[in-house]
Amino acid sequence: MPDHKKSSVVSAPGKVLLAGGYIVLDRDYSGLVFGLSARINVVSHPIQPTQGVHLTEIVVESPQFDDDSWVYGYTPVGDHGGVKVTQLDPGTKPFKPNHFVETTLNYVLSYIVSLPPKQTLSAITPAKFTILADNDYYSTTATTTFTPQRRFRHLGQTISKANKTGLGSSAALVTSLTGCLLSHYLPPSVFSLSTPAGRATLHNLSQAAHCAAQGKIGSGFDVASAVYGSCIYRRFSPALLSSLPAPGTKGFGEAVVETVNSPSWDQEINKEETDLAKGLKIRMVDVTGGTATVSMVKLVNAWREKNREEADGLFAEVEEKMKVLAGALKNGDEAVIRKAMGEVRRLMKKMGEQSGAEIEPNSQTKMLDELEGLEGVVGSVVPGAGGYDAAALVIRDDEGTVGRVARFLEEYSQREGVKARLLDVLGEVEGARLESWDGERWEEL
Ligand SMILES: Nc1ncnc2c1ncn2[C@@H]1O[C@H](COP(=O)(O)OP(=O)(O)O)[C@@H](O)[C@H]1O
Ligand SMILES: C[C@@](O)(CCOP(=O)(O)OP(=O)(O)O)CC(=O)O
Repeated sequence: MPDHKKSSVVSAPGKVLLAGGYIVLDRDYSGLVFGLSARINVVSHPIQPTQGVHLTEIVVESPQFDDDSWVYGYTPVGDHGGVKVTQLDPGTKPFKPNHFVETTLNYVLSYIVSLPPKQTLSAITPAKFTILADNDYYSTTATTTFTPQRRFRHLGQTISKANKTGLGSSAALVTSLTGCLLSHYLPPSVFSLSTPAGRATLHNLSQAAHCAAQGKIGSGFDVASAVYGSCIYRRFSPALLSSLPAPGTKGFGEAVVETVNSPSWDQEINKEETDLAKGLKIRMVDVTGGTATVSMVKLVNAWREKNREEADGLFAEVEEKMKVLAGALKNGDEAVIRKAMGEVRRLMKKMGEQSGAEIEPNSQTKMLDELEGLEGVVGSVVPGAGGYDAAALVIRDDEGTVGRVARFLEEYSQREGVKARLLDVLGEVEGARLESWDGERWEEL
């Protein structure tokens, strides 16, 4: 039996960027993001030598998916290089890499062993990390309908084949795995999620690992909300991460510590001005069909380049309405929420029309307009980058409204030949947290 006294459980929420898509990529502007009640949890267990596992192994498993466990060996890298993990061939199963997991291990283990006073590799002991994602991250498939009550449903397929609902799984995963590794290997005097310094470490290290795994430096709003929950977010300067050497090369470990602990991090996380008044809920609608965020960002950037003055005017207006919306969500003024969300929609639709990116396509306009006509629906937007795949709603917190929205989406799906459904997930304000070990809760699978 694993020793639960030595286990840590860290969870991080998914995200919804209610207002501020595209503008938040530029440090001159900020965006309004909420965390979501759908969390990714990571549970650590020391591996007992009696299990016959090789002494320098770390196992990461995601038991909701077929064949998804990854075994890594770890070795020190000379010249302040930190630690490099290498995926070991499990022999019995197909060999599949998980780039997000592997990159996070390289960054976090290198950070831990390179912290001053220099820790040695003996700080890292063999352990297993289990990933448990709340059900709303993935769309249901026929194979899963028989086990609807499970908190962490088995998806009956591999991660690469699962249909994601766009709640930000990679950011929540990188953040919860980073938090769990730090909590598992470092004493509370060096890392604690409950101190502002600990949260800043979690944020900076998760951003670094997530950007490296993604192969691009986005605005980072998804990692910021995974760490801090709801906030008005102003991004960090991308230059902070531009000169890190690659994992496994000399100087990497030292550079990760220097970068993560640097006083130059300049993101702004304003939590004071974000909350959700009692009586209101943020709900997500999943619409089947995908959008490629990267190409939409390229279109908006190209348009802005050519039409700087007009674009900057529009960006400033979006930011202004975003702030009005944040204030109204906090104090519960429905009329102001409705108006501000309407303005955000109008401005984002215009941005799309001007740039050629389908930010609020006509099919979404139709669905949102009809949703806003339902009693109890206060406002709606296409969240994040927009596109065809999601909608976010602010609704009154009563059963009547939830039922009306769910019934409408069913009828609308049939009528319009799409698949739109209300997710169970709710907007929430809390970010990453240390979960208590309460026995069976983490042992369902
Ligand atoms: N539950 C999970 N278990 C293991 N890895 C996961 C899990 N969820 C996400 N990931 C990692 O994140 C990647 C998905 O990232 P990405 O395509 O950016 O999706 P998203 O838009 O949801 O962040 C997966 O390929 C996998 O590497
Ligand atoms: C365009 C953006 O400003 C917002 C994208 O928001 P989404 O919530 O659509 O993000 P993905 O889940 O990564 O597709 C890009 C950014 O801020 O990085």
